[in-house]
Amino acid sequence: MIILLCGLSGAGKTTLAKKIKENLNRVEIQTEVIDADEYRQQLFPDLKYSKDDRFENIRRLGFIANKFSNLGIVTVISAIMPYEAMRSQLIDNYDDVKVVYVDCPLPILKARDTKGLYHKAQLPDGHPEKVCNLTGVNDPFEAPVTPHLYINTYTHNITECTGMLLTFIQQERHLLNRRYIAC
Ligand SMILES: Nc1ncnc2c1ncn2[C@@H]1O[C@H](COP(=O)(O)OS(=O)(=O)O)[C@@H](OP(=O)(O)O)[C@H]1O
Ligand SMILES: Nc1ncnc2c1ncn2[C@@H]1O[C@H](COP(=O)(O)OP(=O)(O)O)[C@@H](O)[C@H]1O
Repeated sequence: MIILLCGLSGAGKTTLAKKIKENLNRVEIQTEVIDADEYRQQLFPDLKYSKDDRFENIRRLGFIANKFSNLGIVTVISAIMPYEAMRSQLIDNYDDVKVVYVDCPLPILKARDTKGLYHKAQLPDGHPEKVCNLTGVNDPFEAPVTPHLYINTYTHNITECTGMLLTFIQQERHLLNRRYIAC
């Protein structure tokens, strides 16, 4: 199973992915988190934030995720994944792909600003530190219209959000196992 944990920077993807891995490992369900930020730094320094580079990033992450998923490992991709078409590509190319939209209102993200990116995106044009294509501010984000799961990290705390995701994954695994037994 591949879980696409998508949403704006600071929405809570990394936090929830880590919690899920801890919780599932505790009940001996093998889990791998593919954090886009980490893969970009360690493996894909060639990719920036143009639309083409973002598509290429998600294509690569999907390819890697599928290898883990085929081994029966619950695989979580934590990435902004801003375009509907890139999420659909993964759904079309691989088995058992589930979209989880990690949502949080932009004003809250600007207040959280864990990486200082929102501040940098609002600097005046021409400023040397200005971030010019930050998703949700000056670059598009196509919110999933029909995600398999919707999580709002503003209205629910970390424990509640982790619980929602955990329940969802366990239900999906149960359905998957029943499908395999029926075959
Ligand atoms: N311009 C711009 N837009 C969006 N994000 C930016 C940008 N510059 C740097 N960052 C950092 O890169 C992380 C997002 O990378 P992703 O691979 O998830 O993006 S994408 O799915 O390819 O669109 C993202 O990580 P998260 O904060 O964990 O979402 C940011 O820390
Ligand atoms: N309900 C919640 N779920 C997840 N993170 C939350 C929640 N409420 C507040 N936060 C905080 O928001 C920040 C989210 O950062 P992070 O997980 O790195 O986001 P992302 O990976 O989407 O960029 C963390 O500082 C986290 O403690």
